[in-house]
Amino acid sequence: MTETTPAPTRLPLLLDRVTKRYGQHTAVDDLDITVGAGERVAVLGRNGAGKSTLLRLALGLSRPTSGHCYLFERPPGDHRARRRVGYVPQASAAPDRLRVREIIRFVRDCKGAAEPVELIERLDLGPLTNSLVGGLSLGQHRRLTLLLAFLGEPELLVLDEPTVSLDGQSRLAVWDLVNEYCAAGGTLLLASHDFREVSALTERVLVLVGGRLRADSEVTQLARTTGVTALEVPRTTDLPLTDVSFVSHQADRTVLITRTPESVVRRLTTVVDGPVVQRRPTVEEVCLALGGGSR
Ligand SMILES: Nc1ncnc2c1ncn2[C@@H]1O[C@H](COP(=O)(O)OP(=O)(O)OP(=O)(O)O)[C@@H](O)[C@H]1O
Repeated sequence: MTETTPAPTRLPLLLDRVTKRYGQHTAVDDLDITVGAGERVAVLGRNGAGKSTLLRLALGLSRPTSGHCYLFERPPGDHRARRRVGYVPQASAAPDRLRVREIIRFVRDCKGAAEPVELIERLDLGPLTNSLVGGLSLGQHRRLTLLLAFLGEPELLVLDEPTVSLDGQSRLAVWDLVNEYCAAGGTLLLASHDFREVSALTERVLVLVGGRLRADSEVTQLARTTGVTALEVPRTTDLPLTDVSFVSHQADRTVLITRTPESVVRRLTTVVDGPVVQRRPTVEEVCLALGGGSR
């Protein structure tokens, strides 16, 4: 009998009825989530909604109170699964007393990676390789953490607010790198409050509200699956707001987000001087309607 090599396991992430409690507080509640190879998934929600907790559970950095997590079809603490992941945590713990080139060399050796000459250049870390990690600015530190996550050709990239504190140029450089990574087949799980980042990098969104999954949808299907609609009227401050989830007054118009557009339009037409325009809501507007932030 010939021995066959088992096919490499490909399902990057599976959460099966996962709940995490801290004392009386439920941080994430009964989550069922599957992330397939090559998917680009954003985790959205207000402060404290459970995004970082979800990411940490998925990576085995926190243990569920109940339910099960699988990383590449293994327990997430298994080193064979962990080595296939690049992670940018919200707060990086790189040792302050190492120099940038030393920490790069250390992580590179651990992951068996080549010298990341191009990454160093694209993340503009060349002039900093002799600097102490403890002396880096917030944005420089973030760029170093991103570089370390990309080392070793990860199959899954888990990014927790990766571009917070980056200047505009650095943010675009990171978005380019992440998009190239995804175009080459990489899988992305991104927690972010930046809706431009979400639309630049991801195709599917998970919306957490108070630790519960309120939406899990392709971006293009989000309005349909959640039943949320945006209405625009000329700027008016005194409007009937029954059945309106969120209202935003802008320079020249007022935007109302609702799940029952027909009745809201009927009420608006009696008080608004001008057309009521119905349109597809943005991802941010859907989040606002569901209670998942932001603004
Ligand atoms: N180690 C911990 N001990 C106690 N409570 C915790 C702990 N970690 C998280 N929590 C609580 O769990 C909830 C979810 O926190 P989490 O950090 O996952 O939120 P988040 O969505 O990432 O928020 P943010 O957008 O502010 O980063 C919060 O109420 C938080 O206070």
